Amino acid sequence: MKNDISIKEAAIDQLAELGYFIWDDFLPASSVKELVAFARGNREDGNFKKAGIGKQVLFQVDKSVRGDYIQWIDKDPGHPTVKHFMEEISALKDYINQSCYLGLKDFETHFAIYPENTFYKRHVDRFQQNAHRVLSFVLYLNINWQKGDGGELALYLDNEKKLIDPIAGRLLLFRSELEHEVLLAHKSRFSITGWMLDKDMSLTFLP
Ligand SMILES: O=C(O)CCC(=O)C(=O)O
Ligand SMILES: [Fe+2]
Repeated sequence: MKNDISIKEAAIDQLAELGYFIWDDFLPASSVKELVAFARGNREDGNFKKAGIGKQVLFQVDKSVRGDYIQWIDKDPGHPTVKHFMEEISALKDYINQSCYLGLKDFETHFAIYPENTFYKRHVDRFQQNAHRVLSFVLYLNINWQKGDGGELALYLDNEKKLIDPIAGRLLLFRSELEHEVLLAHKSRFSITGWMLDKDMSLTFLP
């Protein structure tokens, strides 16, 4: 990973100005391969669950809204590449915090697999039941992604619908109140999605 301060500075500027930032080659191809193999293995072992909407008592599964399967990642993952990714995200969170005073305290993250012919309808990540999500991030894990494979992320900006290709190694950061949508994936689509929070994870059930 290019752990370059100038990239982090660009991220801060763009997040403030445009609300999103694309960081290509956040992880090298070799790490992406390991993460995909790990996710595939866990999927085969039945460790992924159908994703829902809402939290706790308000949780519901609705395939007409989102079709992905997820596996939450532990704070201390055993897998070295997953651990490395978590450390890099944590360092990025601290860097953003120092420069932007967003009050980021913690993050939560999960693997996601969108099987062929699934999507996630237009939504925001920060809402009443999820009020502590400040920045959303997605690391894309689609090796050899081609136009036509689908699964682009559409970000609804003020004057533009920006399409982002979910290519391997790319990290997308965006403000969690921005509307976005995962377009229909024509091939299975892999990613790690997460949120930087303004509250300690163990306390997010509190208002
Ligand atoms: O995978 C993506 O591009 C975005 C996923 C997403 O919007 C979510 O999980 O809330
Ligand atoms: Fe989202």
